[in-house]
Amino acid sequence: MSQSLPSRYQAQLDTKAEQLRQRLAPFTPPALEIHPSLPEHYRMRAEFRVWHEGDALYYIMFDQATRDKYRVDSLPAANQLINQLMPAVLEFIQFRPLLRKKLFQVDFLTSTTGEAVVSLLYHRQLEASWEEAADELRAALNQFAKVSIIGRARKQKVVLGSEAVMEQLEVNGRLYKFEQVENSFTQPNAGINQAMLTWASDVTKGLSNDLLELYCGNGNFSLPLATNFRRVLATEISKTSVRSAELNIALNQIDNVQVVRLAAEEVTQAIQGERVFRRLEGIDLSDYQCDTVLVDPPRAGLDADTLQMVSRYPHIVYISCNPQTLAENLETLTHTHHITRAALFDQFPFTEHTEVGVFLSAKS
Ligand SMILES: C[S@@+](CC[C@H](N)C(=O)[O-])C[C@H]1O[C@@H](n2cnc3c(N)ncnc32)[C@H](O)[C@@H]1O
Repeated sequence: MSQSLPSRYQAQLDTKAEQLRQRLAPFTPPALEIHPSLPEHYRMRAEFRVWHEGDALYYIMFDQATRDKYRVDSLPAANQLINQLMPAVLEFIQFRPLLRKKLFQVDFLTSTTGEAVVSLLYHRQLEASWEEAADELRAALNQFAKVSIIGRARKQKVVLGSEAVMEQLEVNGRLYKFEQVENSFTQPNAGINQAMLTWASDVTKGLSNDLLELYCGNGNFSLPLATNFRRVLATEISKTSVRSAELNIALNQIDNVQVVRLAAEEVTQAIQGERVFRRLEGIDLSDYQCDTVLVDPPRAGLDADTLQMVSRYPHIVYISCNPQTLAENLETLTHTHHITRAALFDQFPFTEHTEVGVFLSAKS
C-alpha cells in the first residue's frame, strides 16, 4: 500500500534533517530545531515554459537530472490560486493568436492576500492589440483574484495593473506588509518565511545596539527585526529590491531602518574605510554600533572578504539556502564563534533543497 502524504512528507523531512545534522556535526551545534512546511500548496510563485503542439498548448518543466521536458497541468507544490490560474490562462490564450503567438513562458507571483501577477514572456514585440487582448485576459482572471498582467519581450515590458503583489506576514502577533515585485527575489514559501522571521526575531531578542544586514532583499528580515535593535543598516545589491525595501519601511511606519544599495563586497570596503561611496552620503557608519550582523546570501554563500568582515561581529545570524556553502563558511566562522542555535526550515518540500538558520556567538 502506498504511503499517505503526511507520512511521505515526514519521511523526506527526516532524511533532510539527518543529512543536515551530519553536515553540521563537525561544528558541534546544539539540537537542530525543525520547522516543517505544508506538504503541498506552499509555493507562492512558479514559472513554466510553454509548449506549442498544433492547436494544443501546455506548460512544461524540465527534469533536474535528465533535463527531459515533461508536461505539467497542475503543480501540487504551488498554492491553490496558481493552480486555478494555470489552466485558466492557457484556455483563454489557446485560440487567441494575439496572446498566443511566440509565447514561451508564463510566470505566476501570488500573495496570501489573494493578489497575483501573471507574466507572459514572448519571442516577439508586443503591439497595442496585444494590450487590448491581455486586458480581456486580466478581466477573465479577476474571478480568481486581483490579477495584474505583465507582457515581456526583448527590451519591452507592458504592465496592466501592478508590477507587484502586496503580501502580509505575521511575526510575533504583528502584521507586516511587504510589496513583492515581479522578477525580483522573494521567499517562495510564505508559511516557512513567517517561521524564519519569527525564529530570527527570537534568536536576536535581548541583543542591544544596532544590526547590520547584508543581502536584505525587500526588507523581509529588516522590518520584523527592527523591534529588537536600536537601528538597522540594511544593504542589498538590487535596485528594485532596495526601492521595494524603502517602500516597505514607509508602509509599515518603521523609522529605525536605513537601506543602502551596496553589494556585500562594497559593505566590507566601506566599513574598512577602503572606499568612499556616494550611495552612503549622509550616513555616518561610525555612528552605528553594530554588535550583530545578519546575512542571507545567494547559494554561493559568503565571499572570502565578506566572511572575514562578518567574523568580526559578536553575533551572527546566517540564513542559508545551501548547506554546502554554509558548511564551508562555518569552517572559518567557528574559529571565532560557536553555534548557539541551528534550525532547518523546509522551504522546498520534496526537493533536495534545504534552508538553514544558524545563530553564532563569539567565543569568549
Ligand atoms: C537569498 S536572497 C535574500 C533576500 C532577503 N533577505 C529575503 O529574505 O527576501 C539574496 C539576496 O541577495 C542579493 N544579492 C545577490 N548578490 C549580492 C551581493 N553580492 N551583494 C549584496 N546583495 C546581493 C539578491 O538580490 C537577493 O535579494
